[in-house]
Amino acid sequence: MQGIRVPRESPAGWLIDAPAKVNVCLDVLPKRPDGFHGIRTLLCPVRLCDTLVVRPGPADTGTIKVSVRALNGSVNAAAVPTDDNNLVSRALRAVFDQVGRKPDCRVTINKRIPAQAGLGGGSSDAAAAIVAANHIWRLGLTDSEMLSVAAQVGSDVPGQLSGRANLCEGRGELVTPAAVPAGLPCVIAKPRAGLSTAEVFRRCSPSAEPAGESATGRVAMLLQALQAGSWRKLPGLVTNQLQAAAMELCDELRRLAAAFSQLPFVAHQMTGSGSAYFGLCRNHHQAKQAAAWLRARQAAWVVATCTT
Ligand SMILES: C[C@](O)(CO)[C@H](O)COP(=O)(O)OP(=O)(O)OC[C@H]1O[C@@H](n2ccc(N)nc2=O)[C@H](O)[C@@H]1O
Ligand SMILES: Nc1ncnc2c1ncn2[C@@H]1O[C@H](COP(=O)(O)OP(=O)(O)OP(=O)(O)O)[C@@H](O)[C@H]1O
Repeated sequence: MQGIRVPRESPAGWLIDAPAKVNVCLDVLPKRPDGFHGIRTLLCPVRLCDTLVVRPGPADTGTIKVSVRALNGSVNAAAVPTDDNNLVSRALRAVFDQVGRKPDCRVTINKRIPAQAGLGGGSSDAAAAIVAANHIWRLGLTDSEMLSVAAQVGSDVPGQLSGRANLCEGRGELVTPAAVPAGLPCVIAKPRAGLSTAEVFRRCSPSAEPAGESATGRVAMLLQALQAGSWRKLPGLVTNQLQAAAMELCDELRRLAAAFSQLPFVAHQMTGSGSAYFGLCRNHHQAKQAAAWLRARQAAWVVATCTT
């Protein structure tokens, strides 16, 4: 898989970064017979990341122990499960099941990405765990086998496997690499309140399937505008069809969007199912200034970062 990253060895164990993502565009299509909505989204990793430390045990006992450390004030470590509900545990079980082996490991998740934010933190941890396990235990899974394990764990996991930008379709599992330039500065802010992905999808009114060609054309235009730095074209192309539903559920998000509107972002919107909101900037100086302005006025967690 192009761009797949490998874990690095350290005295503490194997280290692998799990980047947060922003959805630079997100179309929601009607609900499918399996209960999931079709989506079409440009999923783009940013520098903000969790870091997993994976320590293999001596035997194949079937043990997975997960612990979580909060590395900033946006993360409530106590709210992240450490049992089999952690997406890292689920991913490791799925990956070892796939090859008929039993795991034996401890994983510490050093967390910088807030949960219930639409930043894909849990899914990215899961994606990183799949990549790390395949490398550390030499499981020999192919890219497409890893993608299929990822799809069993969650809709956002396949798109985060490569650590690169991807166009994700279907329920999220149909992944095509997308050439979003690295280093695009952005500011991400998260209100104190988080949002449940299932609840936001429930409230959303999906568009009837937009004509395939025009929808694909819009993603192509968005990519072209990002690559060429045609900032004026971006506002009509950077869209999120979950945003209206999320705003109905979260007053703080509406206030945050209003604050972003007062700043010279080239485009801004909610990421994923929220509640985090992001703005793209022309340069890092502008991103730092905007982040400082937002921090001073909003009861929100704010970070200046960039695409990777
Ligand atoms: C909004 C996005 O973040 C965009 O990247 C993703 O679509 C969400 O992906 P995710 O958090 O991995 O979502 P999952 O854990 O698979 O699903 C949580 C819940 O969201 C709803 N859901 C999710 C994905 C999807 N394509 N359609 C849905 O309707 C379903 O009710 C599902 O039970
Ligand atoms: N490794 C993990 N990190 C964070 N949350 C996890 C993890 N494993 C399970 N969870 C649970 O999943 C919930 C959603 O977490 P996540 O960080 O994926 O939020 P999200 O921003 O809504 O993600 P997405 O963009 O995929 O919708 C959390 O509230 C938590 O209970």
